Amino acid sequence: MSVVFVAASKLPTPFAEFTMHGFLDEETGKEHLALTLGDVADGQPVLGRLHSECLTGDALFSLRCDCGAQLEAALRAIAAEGRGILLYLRQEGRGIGLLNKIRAYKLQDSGADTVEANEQLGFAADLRDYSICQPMLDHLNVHSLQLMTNNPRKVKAMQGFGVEVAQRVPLQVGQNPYNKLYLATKAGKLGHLLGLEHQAEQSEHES
Ligand SMILES: Nc1nc2c(ncn2[C@@H]2O[C@H](COP(=O)(O)OP(=O)(O)OP(=O)(O)O)[C@@H](O)[C@H]2O)c(=O)[nH]1
Ligand SMILES: [Zn+2]
Repeated sequence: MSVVFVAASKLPTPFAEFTMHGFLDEETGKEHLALTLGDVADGQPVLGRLHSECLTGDALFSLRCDCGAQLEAALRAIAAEGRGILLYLRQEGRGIGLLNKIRAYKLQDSGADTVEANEQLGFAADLRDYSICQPMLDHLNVHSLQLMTNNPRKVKAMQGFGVEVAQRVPLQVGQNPYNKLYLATKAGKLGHLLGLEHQAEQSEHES
């Protein structure tokens, strides 16, 4: 695996003072981050989040998705626990990149759902590869997670390379009128555990 540790520093935030660990994927040139709080290398399950980059949601307050709210909720939860880890993975747009995500949003503006838009552009619905997490977690000696996610693929991916998921912790925040169809599509077509499976069909009929 080509992901190597580069440097670590303090990262004070409104929620806690995290340690920020920087990694480089030498194959792709992508720079990934881990934020940790407390002793995560003590062998006990660690409250954790694998957060895929969403510039629009994480930094620009977009209401098209739930990413910004999930990022903040995860950091707050780790701060409340006094211990935890957040991997910030540079897999923008479920792996298609920012500019293609804008192309996909344009198609969604004309009625496609998030999966159809990816497919119309010639991409699979979700191109993310979570194997980059393994060297990061290994470096930090984290082998068991209480994983904050609604995405069963993340749980499976961790188990696939030997990271125990001691618990899945639902992270259902940031729902709003603009992301209703997006979240319903994630539940209906991508298998996210949001309790919205039936709303996908309803929203499709409404629109
Ligand atoms: N291609 C595409 N990507 C999107 C769209 N909306 C959001 N994204 C991306 O979807 C990803 C969401 O990442 P996460 O929140 O980590 O993962 P998740 O699969 O939603 O699972 P959770 O752990 O339950 O949040 C980010 O990379 C966003 O940039 C969209 O309409 N099209
Ligand atoms: Zn987002």
